[in-house]
Amino acid sequence: MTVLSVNVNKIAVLRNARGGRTPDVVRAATVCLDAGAHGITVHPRPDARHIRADDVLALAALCRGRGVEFNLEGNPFAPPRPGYPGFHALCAQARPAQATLVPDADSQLTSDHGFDFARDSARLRPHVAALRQLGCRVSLFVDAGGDVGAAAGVGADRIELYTGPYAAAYAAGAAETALAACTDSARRAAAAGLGVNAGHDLSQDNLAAFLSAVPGVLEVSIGHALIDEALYAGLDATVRGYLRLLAAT
Ligand SMILES: CC(=O)[C@@H](O)[C@H](O)COP(=O)(O)O
Ligand SMILES: NCC(=O)COP(=O)(O)O
Repeated sequence: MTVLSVNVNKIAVLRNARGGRTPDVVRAATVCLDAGAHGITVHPRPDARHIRADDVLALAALCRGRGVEFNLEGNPFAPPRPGYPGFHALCAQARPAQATLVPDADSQLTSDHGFDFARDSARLRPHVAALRQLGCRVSLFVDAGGDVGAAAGVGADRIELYTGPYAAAYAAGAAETALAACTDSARRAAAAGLGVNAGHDLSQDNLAAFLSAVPGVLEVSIGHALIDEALYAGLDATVRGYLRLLAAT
């Protein structure tokens, strides 16, 4: 079965809007884990727009204590700055079970593309090796249809398929081509010995169709839509809804 890692970035967006301590990201993550979520994901951005370094450490401790996966996402090439020690330093402190590398620039509103392996492979390799040395499983954010096999060449354990284009196509009622690209990429990744994760803009609307078509997805990380749905249904009920859906696909 595909496991669910809940991304709690959006809880920190709301907290930071008032500059106080609520809503509390650790409390929200605890509710998700109590509901049965298999892990927690965060993607701290160097500009600290939501998750901060102290949140990362608190969530890492929570996940360690609960014996569940903590998945930390970030750009290994982003330089340290006040409040953000750099991705490797953060991983060295938090020791996430999984480090997901994402090639985002600060100017991006959200993640919107995977690695360009023709350009990035040589400089990715030492970062991947250093993270594996810390004991992290390493996953690389990739575009469906891209050179996913190259992720194996840089030493990664998994890829995370960027599902934003699939979600947009699904919403437009024309998901076939995007789904075929994801399916083909998942097959090529598996043939290269890589595990397959998926994420971005997945929701209770589009998840079943995705998992029915794309073989062997080990983990989905879901945040934005899940928190949206939870505003109406509650966090516990929403996580349980995803888990029912995953159990049925
Ligand atoms: C890699 C990925 O798709 C997610 O981490 C997504 O980027 C969430 O980040 P934001 O919550 O900052 O949009
Ligand atoms: N890796 C994807 C993720 O963590 C959540 O993305 P989204 O559901 O917030 O779009």
